[in-house]
Amino acid sequence: MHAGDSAIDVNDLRRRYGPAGSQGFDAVRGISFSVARGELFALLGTNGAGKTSTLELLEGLAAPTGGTVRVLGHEPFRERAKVRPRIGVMLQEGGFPPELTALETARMWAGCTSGARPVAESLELVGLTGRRNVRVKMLSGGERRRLDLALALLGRPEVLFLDEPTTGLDAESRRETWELVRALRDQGTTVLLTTHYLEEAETLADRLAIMHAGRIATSGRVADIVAERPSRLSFTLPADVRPEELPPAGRLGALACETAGRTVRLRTRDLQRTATEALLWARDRRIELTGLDARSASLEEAFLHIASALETADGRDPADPARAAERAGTATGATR
Ligand SMILES: Nc1ncnc2c1ncn2[C@@H]1O[C@H](COP(=O)(O)OP(=O)(O)OP(=O)(O)O)[C@@H](O)[C@H]1O
Repeated sequence: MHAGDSAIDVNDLRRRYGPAGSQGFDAVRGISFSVARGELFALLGTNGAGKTSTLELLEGLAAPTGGTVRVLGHEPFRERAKVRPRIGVMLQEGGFPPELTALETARMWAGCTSGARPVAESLELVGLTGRRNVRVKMLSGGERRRLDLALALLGRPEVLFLDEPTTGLDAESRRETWELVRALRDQGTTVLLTTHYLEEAETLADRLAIMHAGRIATSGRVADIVAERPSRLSFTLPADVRPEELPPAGRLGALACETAGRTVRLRTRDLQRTATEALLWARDRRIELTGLDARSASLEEAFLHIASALETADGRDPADPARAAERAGTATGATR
């Protein structure tokens, strides 16, 4: 990628909370990545990984403690006047005046936005036309998220920052938001989003980075990150067949074989071969395999693997129920 092609360039970026000169807390510990113009990039991470802290630096809401960040070729904090009109920002908490209606809120915002698109168009884009005369305090959490997105779109931004854009939305609204974000990307908007929903990143992102404890643990295209993880095949043997009777894992083209009672789990990089070998073995032995489940590696599996490997490296116990619940919330998008 040529330097001129990138909308966002982040190099060894750092952010420390606390008074200058104090020990403070390092929330972002030297991260680097680039986002090309027209690309959709997702920042994923465990809770407290530093996603919002990073996003705020990209949006120019705070100055970095170290390293550099460029958005559309400018430093977002020092050159805010150049960057702000060209970006759209959807924060985690909108903080709108509760007594104004959705329409009044959008009109007020449009008044501060140069070259704003018509307010009605923005509300229509996010499906809030029918709710335009409802006061903000009466909107549901999901509707407020969509109002926030409508405001971020008012200025027809070249770069759109979305901090957990679909948190609190029901499944249908989430899919509608995905379609909208994808359409914006297809029209050339660069999008950087943070999310707790792996499905969201898997569905939308051209590339993504997984953050943990202020660092990027891995980044790349979803397919490449997933390709590093093995696929799985599992089945249950009949009562009269012992797992030891199975051929060795290597003969089934598998990396490893685990058994629990009569249930067999194989990990493999060649799912088709392993499934074929296992089925041929069963056919030759006239054995019926029940609960047959062949599963390609997923982003969720890759994420859980990275999170638990890093926690082990941190000296934290990945089996700790609180940590496991936290990871599961991150991985499956359970409401927080
Ligand atoms: N103003 C602040 N002062 C001190 N520490 C902070 C402050 N804001 C955030 N932190 C800490 O910095 C770390 C990163 O927080 P951040 O909100 O960036 O993470 P995140 O990845 O967005 O998390 P989540 O997914 O839970 O929203 C956390 O440990 C958090 O407690």
